[in-house]
Amino acid sequence: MDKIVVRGGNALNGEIPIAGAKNACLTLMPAALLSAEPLTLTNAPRLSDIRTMTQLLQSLGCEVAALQDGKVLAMGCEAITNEVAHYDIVRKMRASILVLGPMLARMGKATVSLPGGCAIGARPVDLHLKALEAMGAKMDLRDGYVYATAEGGLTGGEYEFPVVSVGATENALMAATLAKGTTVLKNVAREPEIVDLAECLIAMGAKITGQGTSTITIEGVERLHGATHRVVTDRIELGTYMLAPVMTGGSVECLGGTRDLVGAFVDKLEECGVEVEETARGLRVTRDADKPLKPLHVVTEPYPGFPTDLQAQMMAMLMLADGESELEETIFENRFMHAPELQRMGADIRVRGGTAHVHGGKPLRGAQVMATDLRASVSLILAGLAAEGETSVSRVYHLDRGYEKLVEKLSACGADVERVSENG
Ligand SMILES: CC(=O)N[C@H]1[C@@H](OP(=O)(O)OP(=O)(O)OC[C@H]2O[C@@H](n3ccc(=O)[nH]c3=O)[C@H](O)[C@@H]2O)O[C@H](CO)[C@@H](O)[C@@H]1O
Ligand SMILES: C=C(OP(=O)(O)O)C(=O)O
Repeated sequence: MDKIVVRGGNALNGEIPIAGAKNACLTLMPAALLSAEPLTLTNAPRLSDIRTMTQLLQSLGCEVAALQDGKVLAMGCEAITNEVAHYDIVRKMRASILVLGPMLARMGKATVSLPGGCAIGARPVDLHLKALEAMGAKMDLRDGYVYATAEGGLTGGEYEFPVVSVGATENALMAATLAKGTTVLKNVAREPEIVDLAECLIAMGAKITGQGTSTITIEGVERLHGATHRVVTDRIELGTYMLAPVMTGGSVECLGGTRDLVGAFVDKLEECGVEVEETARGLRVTRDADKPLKPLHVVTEPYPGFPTDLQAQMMAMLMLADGESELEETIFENRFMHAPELQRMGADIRVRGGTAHVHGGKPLRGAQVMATDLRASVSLILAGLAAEGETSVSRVYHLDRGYEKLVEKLSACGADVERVSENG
């Protein structure tokens, strides 16, 4: 197994290209199941999660070709030849549940393994099922699988989500495109990935209004056709690399970034004294390493609030702030696993319930640390950039789920970072 070794202390200067969004691509790919005609995605990120979704779609009978070194995904689902999404693939990635809505809409039946919990929390899928039930689907849960049926097809319905769920909104939105009649989804997620999905579905012939607001209305159509769609910029990769020069001092331009993708996050950076400038090509972040960072109070919320997927990275930054910061995690109940690892590097962090208190300003020293989940692992890399000496991060397969060419991108700006085989 590989590990990433970071030797801290170098200021970062330069530019970093930001990839297409993992979390958009993982919902755009299942949309290919909705049509017999091809769906092509450009600006796809090259990540292990995308390869897992590729395998899942292929197991259902789709053709998926990764062109131009993986940046273009050409998908064709003339017929779904297998109605079962098996545990062996689904267990690797929770986003696999996103095939349920499209399969059900296209075939009137689908059997999908329950994805189970994961390190960051229990993550149930009850809302995905309830929204589909509101469109007439029958759900039977047995042997760890969801057996979903909609004899005669789905019918339009109304559903108000009791809590905002990104994945459940996506599943319901995709399913409703082929339902008979009109579906109204209330209290839906407003994430840029939802808007991106809606735009792709519209390009395929779907009739959707309200994406990006709390209510989405979908008028079902008989069939969807082929389309080509560009995957939206990854706002979480963007936020992560925006923090790199903050950790070390320096100035980095994140190419393809826009303020509207990361508004709440940029507000917090500015509040603590970091300079963020919109340029013609992206967002430039500049920090004078001698200027102290102010502590912050951050609460994670659904979009447009501060994203939970940037909470771990923000914690790494707040270790450098002058005083006590508070990070409240309201989305997932177990998303502070990076805290004990960051403590191994000298951080003073106390977690009480859903709140982490970060006492900034303690000297950071390199250490051997372990990645526990995707965003936790990148927070350790960010901390390593600021720490004295060498940090080695093991279990980097977590990182490969969400960050393509991480070593290359950071090295190009002057970081001393390499990937080494754990055996040698
Ligand atoms: C592939 C993908 O896009 N993943 C993102 C997606 O995950 P995901 O779509 O799984 O997250 P949700 O928005 O659904 O989860 C939000 C909250 O709702 C709860 N919930 C969700 C569904 C459900 O049926 N029942 C229920 O109770 C969850 O446990 C959680 O507490 O949004 C999360 C929140 O922004 C991000 O951290 C993930 O990176
Ligand atoms: C939690 C994440 O992904 P997933 O929902 O696929 O686990 C993430 O992208 O940070």
